[in-house]
Amino acid sequence: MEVRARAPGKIILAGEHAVVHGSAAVAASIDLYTYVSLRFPTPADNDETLTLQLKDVSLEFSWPVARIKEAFPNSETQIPPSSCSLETLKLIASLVDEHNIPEAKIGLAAGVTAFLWLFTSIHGCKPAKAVLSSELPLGSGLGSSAAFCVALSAAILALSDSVTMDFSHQGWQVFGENELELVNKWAFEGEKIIHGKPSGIDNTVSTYGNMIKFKSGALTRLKTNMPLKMLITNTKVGRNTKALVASVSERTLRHPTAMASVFTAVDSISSEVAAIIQSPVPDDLAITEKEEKLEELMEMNQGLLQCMGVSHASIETVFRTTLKYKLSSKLTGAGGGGCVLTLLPTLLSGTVVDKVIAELETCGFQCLLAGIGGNGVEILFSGTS
Ligand SMILES: Nc1ncnc2c1ncn2[C@@H]1O[C@H](COP(=O)(O)OP(=O)(O)OP(=O)(O)O)[C@@H](O)[C@H]1O
Ligand SMILES: C[C@@](O)(CCO)CC(=O)[O-]
Ligand SMILES: [Mg+2]
Repeated sequence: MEVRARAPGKIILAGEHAVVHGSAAVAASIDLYTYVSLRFPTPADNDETLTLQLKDVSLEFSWPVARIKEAFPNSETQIPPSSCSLETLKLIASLVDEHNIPEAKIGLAAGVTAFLWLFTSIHGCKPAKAVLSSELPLGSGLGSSAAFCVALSAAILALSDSVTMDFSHQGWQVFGENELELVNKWAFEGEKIIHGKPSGIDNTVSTYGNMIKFKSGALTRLKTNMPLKMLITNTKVGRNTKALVASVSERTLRHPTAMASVFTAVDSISSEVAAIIQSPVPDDLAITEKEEKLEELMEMNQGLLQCMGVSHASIETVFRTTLKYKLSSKLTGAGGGGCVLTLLPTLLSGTVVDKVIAELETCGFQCLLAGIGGNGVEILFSGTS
């Protein structure tokens, strides 16, 4: 039996980092996906290994099931989802270390560790092969780690006794509410291994899709009929979400009162963004007014992200370049490089869009226009298409 899962990446319209400290944030899924296919070998395959193939980085990790049992003999399936203890994390890390990941790609170790934790927690020590590939740039603020964890959790759960699935369904299918909740909880445990202290917004928007407001672990689904077009510029400056989240926490420890005010301001910005997006749009004039308000809020949010210390020279370059065309931008995701969002108003001419993209690309950046607010995680059983 083989299952495929796909989970979308995301953009954060307002509230990254502050959301880790209890403020509201607003996020939307984008139509770029991480795909996982998972299958158990048949007896004829005579395969006793657990394998993870990471196509984007051309690496494959494989362990004899007996080696996994030897490494953590007390492992047992964990239903409902639970956190990976420090002791187990060390045992899994020793299995990952056996693969001598090149130093330049060491960031991948956390993802491989998350895979081993998710798989063995749900299925125990069983042979299987997972193949993973993504349309998302890795470590760029578009939620690649969350899409990785959500797609893996969905595929692993779909072949488990924890969920009831319709194996005969043709094409991509969505989970029921209870199954989505389970996928999201497991994905959050995976994100914890990769990020250290995630708020849960990235795995939640990748699981449920569309547009969400997220505050202190609670999800509100946003209903909108406002057309929202964003240019996504990848500065291609590499960064690591775990380190950036930790740096904001350290700044908060040094300046608790000032940072509390910053987080409160971001909370108000996110609430206003959510309200604007949800209010009805009777005509073009109303759309233009709403877009102008969103642009101002994006600029304010970017200023506060600068206060948190997570902007970057490359992000400032995108900000200034787009401002020349009277367009507003803010970083999205953890910052420190990665991707920047620019609101493209409905009445903006295609010529201006082409010009701004051309100028950003001469700076060495990469621009993309992704669809916003599509479905969350979906699965497909083999034999259907
Ligand atoms: N397709 C993939 N193949 C292998 N590892 C992946 C893949 N996608 C994500 N990862 C894992 O996620 C890590 C990147 O996560 P990180 O949180 O730093 O960035 P991001 O999720 O893209 O950005 P943000 O958290 O700001 O949205 C990688 O180092 C790797 O461990
Ligand atoms: C920086 C952050 O706020 C968003 C990363 O996409 C981290 C998190 O919420 O887990
Ligand atoms: Mg991430």
